[in-house]
Amino acid sequence: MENIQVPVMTGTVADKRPPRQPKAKKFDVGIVGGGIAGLYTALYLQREGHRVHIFEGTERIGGRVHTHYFTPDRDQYYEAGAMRIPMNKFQDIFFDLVKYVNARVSDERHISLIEYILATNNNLVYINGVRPQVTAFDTTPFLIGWPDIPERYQRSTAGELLVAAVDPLIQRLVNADDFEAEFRAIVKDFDQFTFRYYCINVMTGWNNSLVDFVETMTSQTNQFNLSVPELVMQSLDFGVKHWRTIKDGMSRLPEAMAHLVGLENITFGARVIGIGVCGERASITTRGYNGDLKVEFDRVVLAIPPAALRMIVDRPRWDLKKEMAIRALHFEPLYKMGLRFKMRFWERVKPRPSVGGQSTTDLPIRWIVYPSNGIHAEGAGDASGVLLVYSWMTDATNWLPLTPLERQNVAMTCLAQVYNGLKIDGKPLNIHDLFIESADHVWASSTATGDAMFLPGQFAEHFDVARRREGPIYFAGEHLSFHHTWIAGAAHSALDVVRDILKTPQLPPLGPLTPVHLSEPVHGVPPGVKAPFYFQPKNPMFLGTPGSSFNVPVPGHTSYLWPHKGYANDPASGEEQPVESSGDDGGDKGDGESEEDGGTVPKLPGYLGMLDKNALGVVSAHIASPNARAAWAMGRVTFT
Ligand SMILES: Cc1cc2nc3c(=O)[nH]c(=O)nc-3n(C[C@H](O)[C@H](O)[C@H](O)COP(=O)(O)OP(=O)(O)OC[C@H]3O[C@@H](n4cnc5c(N)ncnc54)[C@H](O)[C@@H]3O)c2cc1C
Repeated sequence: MENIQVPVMTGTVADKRPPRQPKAKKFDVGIVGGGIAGLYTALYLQREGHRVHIFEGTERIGGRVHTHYFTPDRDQYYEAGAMRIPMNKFQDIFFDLVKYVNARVSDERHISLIEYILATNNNLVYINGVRPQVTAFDTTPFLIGWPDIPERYQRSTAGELLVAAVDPLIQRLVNADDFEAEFRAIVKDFDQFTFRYYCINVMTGWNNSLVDFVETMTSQTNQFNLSVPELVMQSLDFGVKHWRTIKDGMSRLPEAMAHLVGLENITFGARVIGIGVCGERASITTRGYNGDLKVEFDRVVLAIPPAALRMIVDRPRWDLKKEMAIRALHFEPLYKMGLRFKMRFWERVKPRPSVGGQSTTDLPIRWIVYPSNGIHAEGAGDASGVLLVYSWMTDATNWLPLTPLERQNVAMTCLAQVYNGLKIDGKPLNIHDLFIESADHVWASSTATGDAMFLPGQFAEHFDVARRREGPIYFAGEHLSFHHTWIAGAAHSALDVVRDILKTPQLPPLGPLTPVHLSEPVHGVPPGVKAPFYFQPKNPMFLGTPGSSFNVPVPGHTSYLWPHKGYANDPASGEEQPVESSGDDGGDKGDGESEEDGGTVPKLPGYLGMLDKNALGVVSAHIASPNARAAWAMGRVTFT
C-alpha cells in the first residue's frame, strides 16, 4: 500500500499549524498460519495501522489450540491441543492477551479463566500391573520394585529426584534479572548434553535405571534424551502450583482473536504452496479448492512450524545454516484421545476418586487427564463427561500405525486395566458399559507434528538462525521462542516479529493497558472490492462426510453436521444430531439458535469461521464475484 500523501496547504491557515510529521510507512502484511503466532502478529500489526491478511491452510482457526466439542452441551468437549496455563511470570503474555481480547470483544466472546487442577493426592498410578497407593511424584523405586537402583536412592521419590536434578538451573532462571541472558548462559554450558547425560554425569551416583524411573514417573518415554535447557524450561513451568484453563474450551481464545482481526482478513482452506521475493516485497501462492492465488505483500510472516515450512518447496533457498535449521529443529510427537462416558465415573470411583489432575501409567495411554471444567457444575454428578489420554515422544509415536478403531480399543482396554477392581456406588465399575464415543488427534501426523523440543546442540546452533528474517520474510511460531510448547511461546515469537518489522525493539506485549484506540484498526477489505477472496469449500471433505473434521452449516437448515464422532458403541448417540436450542446454559457461550443468526446457524461454544453469519455471507459471495477477481488492492492477484 502506498503512503497517502496529504497535500500541504499554503497560506495563513496552514502557516499556523505545526509542521506535519511524515507518516510512518504502513505495510500490507501477508501472514501464513492462523495459529496463535499468526493471530497475535495480525492483531498487533493491525492496531498499529498496518493491513494484514492471514492464509490458513485448514478450515479452522487456532492451529494447535483446538477444542473438540462432542456435542454443544456444556462440558462435552476435550482439549485436543493446548489445555492448561501455569500462573507464573513467564506466562504473563498469555494472561495479558486474554485481558486485551476481553477489553474488545462482546460479552458472548468474553474469555473466562477457570482453575485447572494439575494434580491431586488421589490420582492413580499404574506401573507394571501394580497400583500403589501413592501419586506418581510420591512413588519410590522401592515401592514398585524398580530394578538396579543404587541403595541410597531406593526410597527417594520421583518428585524429589527430579527437583534435585533441575532445581539449581531453575533457580538461576527464576532469580535472573535478565532471563534471556541467563537462559543463553545455560545454553552455553549445557545445550550439548541430553538431560539423561546430565543426570548421570552431574548428579552423584545416578545410573540409567534411576533416570528411567524418574522419566517414567514424571515425564514420558525418551523425553530425557532431549537437551538440558528443554527439560529445565519444562520443569520450571510444571513446578507451578496454580493453573488456569479457558471455560468452555481453549479454542475460544483464537476464535475471539480472529474476530478482532476480522474474518474478512482471513482466508481459510488456503494452504500456502509458494513463497517468492520480488524486490523488496514478497509473494504468497496459496492453493484452494478452486484454484491458486498469488498475492504480493510488503512483508510476509511465516507463522508455521518447520515441518510445514519445509513442505513449501517452491520458495527461495536460504543459506545452508538456515536450511539446516529448518530441516533439523526437533518436535516431540504428541497424541491425545478424548473419551466420552455416560457419567464422570473417575470422580465417583472408590477408594480413590480423581477430581481433576491426572493419573500416571506405563501403558500406551500414559496419562489419564481428568477435566477441571464442570467439576462443580449443577447436575455434574449424573451428567456425561469427557476424560482424555495423553502421550508424548515415543509413547505418542506408537499410536501412529493403528487405525482409529484400533486406537479406541487400545485406550479402552488400558483404562479398564487401570480401573480394574474399583467400585462405583458399591458395585464393580465397568467402563465399557459407560462408554459413549471417542475422538482423537494424532499430532505427529498433522502439519506441526507435535511441539518443539530441541535435541542437544539445537538451541546453540539453530535457534538464532531459524528466527532471522530473510529480506521481507519473517518467521514466527512457538519453536522460535525460548518458551517452547506453550501458547506463551507462540505469542512471544510473534511479538519479536512485530518489533522487527516495525523496528521498535521496546514495543510492549498486548495487554490490559494497551489503549483501545491507539490507532483505528485497519481492516483489509480493499476499496472497491465488496467481498474479499474466500476459497469455496467444494472438496467433499468439506461437506460434512463421515470422518470429516469440518462442519458446514447449510443455509436454511437447522441441522449441523458433526465432526468425526469416533466410534460410538451406542448407536443412538453415534448419529448426526440436529442442533436444537439447548435452553439457557447460564453461561456466556450462547445457547443454540439465536435471533442474530436467524435461526439457521447454531451458536456453539465459541465456534468460529464459516459458521458465523457474517462469514457465511462472505462465503456465499466467494470468488465468483467479478469484483473479487479484480486486482485485490493488497497486491497484485493472479488466478491460475
Ligand atoms: C497436544 C498439545 C498440547 C499442548 N498443551 C499446551 C498447554 O497445555 N498449554 C499451552 O500453553 N500450550 C500447549 N500446547 C502448545 C501450544 O498449543 C502451541 O505452542 C501453540 O498453539 C503454537 O502456535 P503456533 O502459532 O506457533 O503454531 P500452530 O498452532 O501450529 O499454527 C500454525 C498454523 O499454520 C497452519 N499452516 C501450516 N502450514 C500451512 C500452510 N502451508 N499454509 C497455510 N497454513 C498453514 C496450520 O494449519 C496452523 O493453523 C500444546 C500443543 C499440543 C499439540
